[in-house]
Amino acid sequence: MTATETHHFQAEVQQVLQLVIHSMYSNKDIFLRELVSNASDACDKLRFEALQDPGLYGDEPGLKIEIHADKAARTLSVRDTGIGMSKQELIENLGTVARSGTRRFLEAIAEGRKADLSLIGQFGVGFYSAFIVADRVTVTSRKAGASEAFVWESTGDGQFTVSEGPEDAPRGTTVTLHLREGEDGYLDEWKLRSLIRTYSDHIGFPIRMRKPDSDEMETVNQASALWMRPKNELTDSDYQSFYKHVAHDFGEALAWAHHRVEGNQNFTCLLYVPARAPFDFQFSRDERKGLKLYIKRVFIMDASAQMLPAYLRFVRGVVDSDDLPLNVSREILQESRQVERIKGALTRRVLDLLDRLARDEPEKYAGFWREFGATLKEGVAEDAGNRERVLKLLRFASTRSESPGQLVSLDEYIGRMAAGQEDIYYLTADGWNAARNSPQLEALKARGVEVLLMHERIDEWISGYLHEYAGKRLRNVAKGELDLDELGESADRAAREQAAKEAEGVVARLKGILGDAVRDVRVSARLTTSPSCVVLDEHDMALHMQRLLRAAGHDIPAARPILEINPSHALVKRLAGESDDARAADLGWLLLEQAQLAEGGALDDPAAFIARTSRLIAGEG
Ligand SMILES: Nc1ncnc2c1ncn2[C@@H]1O[C@H](COP(=O)(O)OP(=O)(O)OP(=O)(O)O)[C@@H](O)[C@H]1O
Repeated sequence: MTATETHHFQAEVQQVLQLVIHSMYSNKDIFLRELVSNASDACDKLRFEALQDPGLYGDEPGLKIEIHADKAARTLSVRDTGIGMSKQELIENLGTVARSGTRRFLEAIAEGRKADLSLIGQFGVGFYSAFIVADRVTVTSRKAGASEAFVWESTGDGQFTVSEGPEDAPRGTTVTLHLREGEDGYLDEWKLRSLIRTYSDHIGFPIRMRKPDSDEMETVNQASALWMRPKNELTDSDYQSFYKHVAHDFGEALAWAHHRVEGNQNFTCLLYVPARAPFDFQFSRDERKGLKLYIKRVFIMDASAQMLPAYLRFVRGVVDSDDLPLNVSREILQESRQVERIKGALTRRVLDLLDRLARDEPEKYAGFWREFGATLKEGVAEDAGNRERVLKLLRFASTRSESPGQLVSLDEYIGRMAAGQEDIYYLTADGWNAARNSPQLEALKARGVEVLLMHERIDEWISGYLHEYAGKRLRNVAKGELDLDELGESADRAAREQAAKEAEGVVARLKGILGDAVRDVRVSARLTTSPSCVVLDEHDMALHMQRLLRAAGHDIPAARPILEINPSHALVKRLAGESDDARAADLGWLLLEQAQLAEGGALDDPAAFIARTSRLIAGEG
């Protein structure tokens, strides 16, 4: 290639550039963190590839990063001796191939949620932050093992050029920023040093700068793997700044655990729980990232999916194994018994950390629960071996509180159970209002029994795995027969049996009216004020879940509900005494339809319901 080639930025990349260039963003310093982070990744990649082919180091064995400010030229450059980029890689990585996070980044910014430019690294488009302070960026790169270097250059206005680089270009990449007017502060060596100490001190490679008033270079960061340093040498702020680096998060970590584990598998881990969920968190169940696997200090790959169960996918950090083979592949990781053991140990460490947080810092734990509670809940289904431990960490809304906030633990619930109460009661429903106003709760409320209200989408699925906690049965109050005898209500039993006997006539009449629309009709122990409710058998799927799955195109056979009635309610009494069959039919269907509505359901035939109600009201008047 002799000529200079011109390429156009891919459309979404161009939008990111527009955003970066035109936003009035005050925290401009982040560009340095992003470029140093890319340089460090490039060194990691070379070290990894050189395991197979040590020749890649050529005559430069050192892996390092250099920062150079040129006051006369008004340029700032970040150079690394890492893996470098070929011509094709320069074109693709820096402009023509949008990364999966590009669109999400644009969406997050457009929605104006708590997103701002500082999150750019989270979305895999960190390089473009260079244009925050530069009006022209030049990238010179020579790939390890290659003889030619190439130069990428752009002013960020829709296109970039690629041309041949100098013959003597060193291995690796130099990113040179031609600073915008007014950005000369970034030529100040003291300012640069202080930024590096703040953001990049823990980078595992030396970051070198010229000594003041001299041509000699010196290392300005710690340049050692932070997780290998003894805990007592590390401050909270060391941990926090390393967190920002591994998690690409501008915010702080909520908590962390740093352990050296010795035994059957020897490894060091540093695990963080973020304070806030990252933006693309809900999308990333299948492309989980955030736990970096090192083997004997060499970065191997992101192994979150192999080393942590899906329900802990919010964890960020590093695991550094002494025992895994350096040539490990993703496929080997998936099948390795050693990895299974490390995964088991990491899972327990995270659960320990959450347990400690819940016990010692309940307010922080409440914050964690708001961000990641719905994710942690999946563990009840996913991790049978740790189910009891995960259950202990769950928090629920309850009939004892006036808000949908999930604050009650199972231990707290057990601690205040009513006298004679043996079981833990809960209800699943589609939303908090449907849950707290459910007729199913009436009898329990009347007896002062607390019921946990599970009102999130995931809860119905989870409830299939809720069997027992601390030796107590967990019971869904909307399913099966509700036996209140255990609540010391056996004195009432005779009265209820008597009521059921008296209601035999009206039950039979209702069965005749409703026919196949219901599985059964019976007298309820659940109701005190409502006339009726629908209940399911112990193993039926909740009605709102059935609706959800049907809406998503699944072929779910309609489960016929059981109708329970309250014989002391005026509506039921009216049905019992109604001599006109047509009006009795209206009343009967109304009892079923009202119960379905109260449960949050939609009616099969709303027009018929309206006609019925109108007839009855008009008949009354
Ligand atoms: N100094 C560098 N050396 C080698 N390759 C680089 C360098 N800087 C960037 N790249 C390449 O360009 C790609 C895009 O960089 P960018 O910072 O936009 O995203 P990223 O680094 O992949 O994302 P993240 O910040 O999430 O790691 C990188 O994945 C890498 O392949």
